[in-house]
Formats: sequence, structure tokens, C-alpha cells
Amino acid sequence: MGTERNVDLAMVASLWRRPVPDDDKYSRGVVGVVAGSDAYPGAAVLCVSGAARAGAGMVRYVGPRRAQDLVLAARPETVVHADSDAIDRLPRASAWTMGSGVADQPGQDAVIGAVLDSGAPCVVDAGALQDLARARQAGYRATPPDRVLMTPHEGELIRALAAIGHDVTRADLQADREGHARLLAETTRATVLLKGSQTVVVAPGGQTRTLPMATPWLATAGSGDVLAGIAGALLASGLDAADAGVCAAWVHARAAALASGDDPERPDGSGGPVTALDVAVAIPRAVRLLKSA
Ligand SMILES: NC(=O)C1=CN([C@@H]2O[C@H](COP(=O)(O)OP(=O)(O)OC[C@H]3O[C@@H](n4cnc5c(N)ncnc54)[C@H](O)[C@@H]3O)[C@@H](O)[C@H]2O)[C@@H](O)CC1
Ligand SMILES: Nc1ncnc2c1ncn2[C@@H]1O[C@H](COP(=O)(O)OP(=O)(O)O)[C@@H](O)[C@H]1O
Repeated sequence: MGTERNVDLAMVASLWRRPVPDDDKYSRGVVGVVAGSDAYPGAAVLCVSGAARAGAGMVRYVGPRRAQDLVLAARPETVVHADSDAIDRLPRASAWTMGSGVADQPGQDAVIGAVLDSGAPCVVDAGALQDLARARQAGYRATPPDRVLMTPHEGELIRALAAIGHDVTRADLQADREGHARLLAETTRATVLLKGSQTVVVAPGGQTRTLPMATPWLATAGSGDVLAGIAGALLASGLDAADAGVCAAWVHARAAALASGDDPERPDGSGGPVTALDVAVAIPRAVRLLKSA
């Protein structure tokens, strides 16, 4: 347990699933996205854009009407579902991304609960992290540890740990980022991707994988929502949670470097500013780099 591996292009290229002639949109993976809310409708667009650009065969979006409309305006290929309908009949999806920009939306909370009960593979972000941590600590673990990926930033990791009885300061966390990510992973029996300039992915009872430093231009509102969408597409394509997290973080960082014009090998901020949607648009170019490995 706890052995370290650094992530590089060859590792990601060997894991990334490319479509084959026999594929159809379902076999390539259908991602259900429960993201965005009346308070944060833009997170829905960013999360869906991340999933679509990373190669999902289909994206199903579940959320409030205004967010549905924004999603369709930006990504008309998305199939949208009202959260009130989805509670009765969960849309069929190979994996789910849930929680980015979700805040005080009872319909979405009910869908998130139903997905977790179903045991489907899922990425859990932002507004869904604390409830998931509490539920898994209490033993409600329908989804196996290698199929659930929690994606906190440092503030969210502190709150998720507090929700399960571990009070941690920002200084404690920064002194040992991997140790605290592992504390959440082992206590909840879930895979944890801790975001930051250097992202780490911790599998419970397994390895820690450390990503290269990303361009500091990536520290911009909504870029984490794009990452959650990418990871959902990769879980839906059949990767396990740790591999999906590693590949998503690598492609996300490369897409940001490409969009910024920063040095992809040693990003130092020498490029220009990027927005979250710029990162999503650059994902296909980052995926193309994988074929050179
Ligand atoms: N366009 C949109 O709709 C956007 C929606 N977003 C959503 O907005 C909600 C609130 O997210 P926020 O993170 O902004 O605010 P939160 O209210 O979740 O967190 C704020 C607290 O966490 C700390 N914190 C925030 N980001 C951090 C980071 N990257 N690393 C370490 N500590 C950090 C701050 O110091 C602060 O104490 C989330 O659901 C998120 O997904 C954001 O992604 C921004 C864009
Ligand atoms: N200083 C930094 N350098 C490089 N990447 C960063 C830095 N800070 C944050 N990131 C990355 O940017 C993204 C921010 O995600 P998050 O904090 O969830 O923001 P949001 O909630 O606004 O989407 C993550 O992928 C994280 O790894």
C-alpha cells in the first residue's frame, strides 16, 4: 500500500481507450451528469463540455430547466432530463459525474442518492462530496472502491474530512497532501483525486500516483468542473477510478498548456490566460498527443 508512481505520457497513452470500428455510441460509454444548479448553472455547461470533448459516446444531463437550456445551447448533442423525471426512472448511463455546482437542489440530490444506491461507477465532486463521505464511512458502499472517484480541491478535502470526524487545518493538509488524501480514501473506501498545482490520485489499499505540475493558468474558475466531466467520460469508457483520474488529470493539464501556449513539459506560466471552456476546447488536441507515445 502507498507505493508511488509518477504519471507520464506513455502511461496515459497505454490506458486511453480509442474507438474501434465495431463501436457505437453506447459501447463508447454514456455519461450521466448531475451538475449545475440555479445558483451555478455554468458548471453544468463546463462539466458536460469536459465529458463530450473527452470522447463520451453520449452525455445525459440531469438538472434544472435553466441549466438544461444553457447545456443545449452550448452542446446540442446532449440528451437532457428533468431531475423530477429522473428520480422515478434513472436515465441509463455507464457512469456518472455528480456534484459540480450542485447546491440546494432537492431533485438533483434525490438523483445522486439513487445513482449511489444503484452501485454505478461515479465521479463525485464539489456539492456531493460531504454526503458521500458520510455515507461511505457509515458503510453504505454500493459502488466498489475502484469505481468511485472523489475529486476534491484542498478546501473540499478539509470539509469532507470534517464531515467524517477529522478536523484538519489548511497547514496540516499542505504539509502532507498525499497522507490526507489517503486518509479520506481509506476511511471511505473510495478513490481520491486531490486537485492542485500537483494533483495526486490515491487508491484505497493501493498506489498513489502523482501528476506532473500543471500550468498555473489552470487555477481558474470552473476548470475543476471540466476535469470532473473528463473523468466521467473515462469511467464510462471502462477505466477504473484510479486510471480514469490519472488520465483525466493528465489530459486536462495538457489541454490547459496547449490552450495557454505554456511549455507542456515544464509549465511555468510563460503562456497566456485560459478560461475553463478554453481548456475543454483543447481536450481533443491533448488526446491526439497520446498517439505519439
Ligand atoms: N461557472 C460556474 O457555475 C462555476 C461553479 N463552480 C461551483 O461552485 C461551487 C463552489 O465552489 P468553490 O470552490 O468556488 O467554493 P466553495 O464554497 O466550495 O469553497 C470555498 C472555500 O474553499 C477554499 N477553496 C476554494 N477553492 C479552493 C482550491 N482550489 N484549493 C483550495 N481551497 C480552495 C476557499 O479558500 C474557501 O475557503 C462548486 O459546486 C463548484 O463546482 C465553480 O467551479 C466555479 C465556476
Ligand atoms: N496553482 C495551480 N497550478 C496548476 N493547476 C491548478 C492550480 N490550482 C488549481 N489547479 C487545477 O485547476 C483545477 C481547479 O479546480 P477547482 O478548484 O475544483 O475549481 P472550480 O471549482 O472553480 O472548478 C483543478 O484541476 C486543479 O488541479
